[in-house]
Amino acid sequence: MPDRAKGRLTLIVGGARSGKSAHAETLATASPSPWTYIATAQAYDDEMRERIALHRSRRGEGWVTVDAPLDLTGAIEALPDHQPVLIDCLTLWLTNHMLADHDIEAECRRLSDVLSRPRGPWFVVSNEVGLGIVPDNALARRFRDAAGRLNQQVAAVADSVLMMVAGLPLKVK
Ligand SMILES: Nc1nc2c(ncn2[C@@H]2O[C@H](COP(=O)(O)OP(=O)(O)OP(=O)(O)O)[C@@H](O)[C@H]2O)c(=O)[nH]1
Repeated sequence: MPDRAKGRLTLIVGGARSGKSAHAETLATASPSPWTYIATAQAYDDEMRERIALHRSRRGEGWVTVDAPLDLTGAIEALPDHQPVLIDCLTLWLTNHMLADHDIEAECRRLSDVLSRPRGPWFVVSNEVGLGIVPDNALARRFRDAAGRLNQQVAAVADSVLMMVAGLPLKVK
């Protein structure tokens, strides 16, 4: 079966608590299990541990969780064919690479390259962080620009792009 026949990439962007993850889970579980959840978050404090625990209990059975705070490209390359996958989320992955002082351009290129060849229904969650005023510190400005560029790169190779607004999906592509 040609890759593209079953391979589809959907990008789901939105602000904090816009309902991105829940909507992406609904889309992914429309295909038969097993569903793979690739998490890029790392729990550094109790509040984050609590958030992650809530996500895990909401997902329930049928999900396989893979942690990929940095090597997201490697985790995607290792995925089996024809299975629904949710990648949550690109902005935390970008944060992890920025904090590690890695080559952001090269990492984003590698990631969008592997995402351009989906081998299943793949759903990628990312934050839209650029809607507010220009941040007054340089790191935040660099992050905002890199996140916007990464979203553009992934949107360009995605079959569909949704923007979550107050829990509702708006079709962008
Ligand atoms: N390490 C790890 N992280 C997880 C797991 N489940 C969820 N997460 C992380 O939880 C993060 C989402 O947290 P939220 O704060 O609920 O998301 P949000 O962007 O504010 O809200 P929504 O737009 O409503 O999804 C994602 O970045 C995931 O990587 C897990 O099992 N393990």
